[in-house]
Amino acid sequence: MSTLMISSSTHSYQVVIKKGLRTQLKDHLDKKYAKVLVITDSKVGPLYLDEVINAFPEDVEVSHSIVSAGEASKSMEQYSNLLNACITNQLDRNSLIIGLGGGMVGDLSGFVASTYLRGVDFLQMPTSILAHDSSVGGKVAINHKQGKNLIGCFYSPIQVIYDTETLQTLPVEEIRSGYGEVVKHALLSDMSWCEQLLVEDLSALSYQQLEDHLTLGIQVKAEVVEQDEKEHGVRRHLNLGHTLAHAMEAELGYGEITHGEAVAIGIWFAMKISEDSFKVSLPTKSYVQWLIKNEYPIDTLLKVNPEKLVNRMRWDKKTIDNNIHFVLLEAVGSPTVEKISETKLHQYLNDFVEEVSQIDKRN
Ligand SMILES: NC(=O)c1ccc[n+]([C@@H]2O[C@H](COP(=O)([O-])OP(=O)(O)OC[C@H]3O[C@@H](n4cnc5c(N)ncnc54)[C@H](O)[C@@H]3O)[C@@H](O)[C@H]2O)c1
Ligand SMILES: O=C(O)C(=O)C[C@@H](O)[C@H](O)[C@H](O)COP(=O)(O)O
Ligand SMILES: [Zn+2]
Repeated sequence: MSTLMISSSTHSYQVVIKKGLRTQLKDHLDKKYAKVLVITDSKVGPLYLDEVINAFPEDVEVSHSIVSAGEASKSMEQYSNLLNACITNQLDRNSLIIGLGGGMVGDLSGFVASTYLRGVDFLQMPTSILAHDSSVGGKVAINHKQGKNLIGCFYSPIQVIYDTETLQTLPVEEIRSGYGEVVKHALLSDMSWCEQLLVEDLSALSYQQLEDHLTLGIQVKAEVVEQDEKEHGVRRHLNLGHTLAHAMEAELGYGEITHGEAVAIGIWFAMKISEDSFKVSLPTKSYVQWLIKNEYPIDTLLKVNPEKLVNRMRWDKKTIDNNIHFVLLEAVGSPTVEKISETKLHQYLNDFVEEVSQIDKRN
C-alpha cells in the first residue's frame, strides 16, 4: 500500500493506493456520513458498485446513480440528471458523493459535488489507469460541443481511494489510453523513466508495473498541482499533448477516440514542434515506435480536417488574446509554454499529417 498526501488551497487529502480497497472503505474514510451517493457508469457499476455499497455500515443511507459509459456522458444533460438524484435522495451538507470509475465519472461527479449546495464532500474512487491523472489535482468539468471541459471548476476531493485490483478488468485499449497520460508524466519529469517506458509492451505489463507507473505519475502531478493549483503557471505543463488532443476529441465527436490515445498523438505533435522550435533532439523516434508497437490509432488523425482542428484549437484553455499556446519540451523534463502563430500551426499540422500518413501506410 502507498499513501501520498496532497495539499490544496482548501485542505490536504490522502491518496491511498492498494489492492482491494473497495471493500474496506470504512477502515479508510476519516469521517462518518449519514448519506452517500455513489455515481458510476454502466460498465464499472455491474463490476464494483455492490461491493462499494456493501462496504458501508447498515446505518448509512447509500444511494447510487449509473450513467452510460463513455465520454458523451460528461454532458450538461447527465449533470442535470445527477443534480436531480442529489435532490431526490435529499443529500445535505454532511453527505458524501463518490465517483466510482474512470476519469469521465470522476470529472462529472466531482462537478456535481462542487456545485450541489455550493459544495459537498467528494471522494474519488478511480478504476482506470488514466484516472491516476484525473483523480488528483481537483479539476472537475463537463464538456460542451464546442470543446472539452469548457464548464468546470477546481474542487479537490476529500480523499482518493485507488483500488488497483479493479484495473484487472480494464480492456487493453483503456490501458493504452491510460498510458497516454503516464508517458506524459514521464516526458515532463524524467529521461530514465521515459527510456524504460518506451520499450514496454502495454499488453504484457505486470500488476506491479501498473501500480508503480501510476504511483509515479501521481507523484509528478502532485508536485505540480501543489505549486500551482489554479493553473496560472507551471500547471499548464500538465497539458502537454492536449491542445491537439482536445481538438481531435471534440471534432471527431466525444468518445470516438479515447482521451489518452488522443493525448498520445498530441504529444508526438508537440515533440515535433519542440524539435523544430528549439533545434533539440528528443526521443521522438523511440516514441513513435512505441506508439506503433502498442497500436495507438495514429490513423485517426487522418480522419479529421486540419483546418477544422486549428479552429478547435482556438478554444483551448491556454489560448490568450486569440493566441494559441502549446506546451513544448526543451528537453525531457524541461517543459515550457509557447505561443504558436496560426500560420506556423497550419504548416506544422500539414507536415505532421503528411508524416503520420506515410508512417501509417508503412505499418
Ligand atoms: N480532471 C483531470 O485532471 C483529468 C485528467 C485527465 C483526464 N481527464 C478526463 O478523464 C476522462 C478520461 O478518463 P478515462 O479514460 O478513465 O475514461 P472513462 O471514465 O470513460 O473510462 C474509460 C472506459 O473504461 C471503462 N472502465 C473504467 N474502469 C474500468 C474497470 N476497472 N474495468 C472495466 N472497465 C472500466 C469505463 O466504463 C469506460 O468505458 C476524460 O473525460 C478526460 O477529459 C481529467
Ligand atoms: O490537471 C491538469 O491540469 C491537466 O491538464 C491534466 C490533463 O491530463 C487533463 O486532461 C485535464 O482535464 C485537462 O484540462 P483542461 O483545463 O485542458 O481542460
Ligand atoms: Zn488529459
